[in-house]
Amino acid sequence: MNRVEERAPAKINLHLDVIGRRSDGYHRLETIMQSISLYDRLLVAANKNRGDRIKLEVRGKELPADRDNLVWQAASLMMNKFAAVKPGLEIVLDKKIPVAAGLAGGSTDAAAVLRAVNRLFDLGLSRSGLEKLGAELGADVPFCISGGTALARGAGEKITPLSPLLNQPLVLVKPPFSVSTRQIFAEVSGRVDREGASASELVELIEEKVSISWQEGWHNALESFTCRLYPRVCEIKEKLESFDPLHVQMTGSGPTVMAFFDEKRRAEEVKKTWSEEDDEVYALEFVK
Ligand SMILES: C[C@](O)(CO)[C@H](O)COP(=O)(O)OP(=O)(O)OC[C@H]1O[C@@H](n2ccc(N)nc2=O)[C@H](O)[C@@H]1O
Ligand SMILES: Nc1ncnc2c1ncn2[C@@H]1O[C@H](COP(=O)(O)OP(=O)(O)OP(=O)(O)O)[C@@H](O)[C@H]1O
Repeated sequence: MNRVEERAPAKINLHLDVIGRRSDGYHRLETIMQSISLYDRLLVAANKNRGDRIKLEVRGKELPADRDNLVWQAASLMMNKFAAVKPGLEIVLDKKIPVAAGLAGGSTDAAAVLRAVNRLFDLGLSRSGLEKLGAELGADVPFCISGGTALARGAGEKITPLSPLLNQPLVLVKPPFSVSTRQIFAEVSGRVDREGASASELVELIEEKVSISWQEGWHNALESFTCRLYPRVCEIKEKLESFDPLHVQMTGSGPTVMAFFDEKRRAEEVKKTWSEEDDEVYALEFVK
């Protein structure tokens, strides 16, 4: 085997509490994450002719194809840590997930590179070994190693896998601007008083039922901070509410807003009728 392909799903935050700040400035979170059916694709090949070099090609979106790309950083990390990864790496990233959207696009690509290199060179790294490496690249990377449904704590890197949830159709609306995660956490700057249930209460409930009943107080503590800087996020929330969904919420640090429905058909109707042409709209579902 000298070439492997990995699918890299986007993630959403079903719930996010900010419970404090570490001395290094990172915020301590409790967040329930879920993989969804929107994918980037990574092709990773060992290229024996390129010495220890990394060659990256990005298709689909305008992104740097050098060390500023998390894919490059993940490849470089593996080459530095493991002598077996000696030949050059040739990587193609086919980018579909909106960038800086709260969907962990870069993190899921980086996680896919770690998995691909592990397979390609038979490194035998376990899930937790890959998660530890992932934590060196970004707070969302450890979750993206195995995806599915999970509780994340610490700065996001301490992962507890949860039972897969029953599928829940959803619509994502991404307005035509990006949000910097760093900028939003700078606004937060400490603990945020909790609204609704705690992540651990919600985990208990979903482990019992394997599904979500949205009355229980699902909430993203970053939402009000992002809405203050980008009021359009709250306008999208209001507009999505008019379609009578089960629940509406922002994901990650935004600006993407999600609306959950009990039927796929309803999510597809919203996608079809959404009138703001500059927004990207997706009808999707949960994946394991
Ligand atoms: C908001 C979430 O998407 C929720 O899943 C993640 O916590 C963000 O994860 P990420 O994009 O992988 O974040 P990183 O690339 O590690 O961090 C970007 C910046 O956000 C801030 N940051 C991030 C995560 C965290 N727990 N506390 C923070 O304060 C830091 O200033 C950091 O420099
Ligand atoms: N492979 C990549 N895909 C997307 N963005 C990347 C990648 N590599 C580096 N970046 C940079 O990372 C920044 C964040 O992009 P990303 O799409 O990961 O954000 P996000 O979806 O908000 O992440 P999160 O939900 O983890 O906060 C962008 O400014 C982008 O230029």
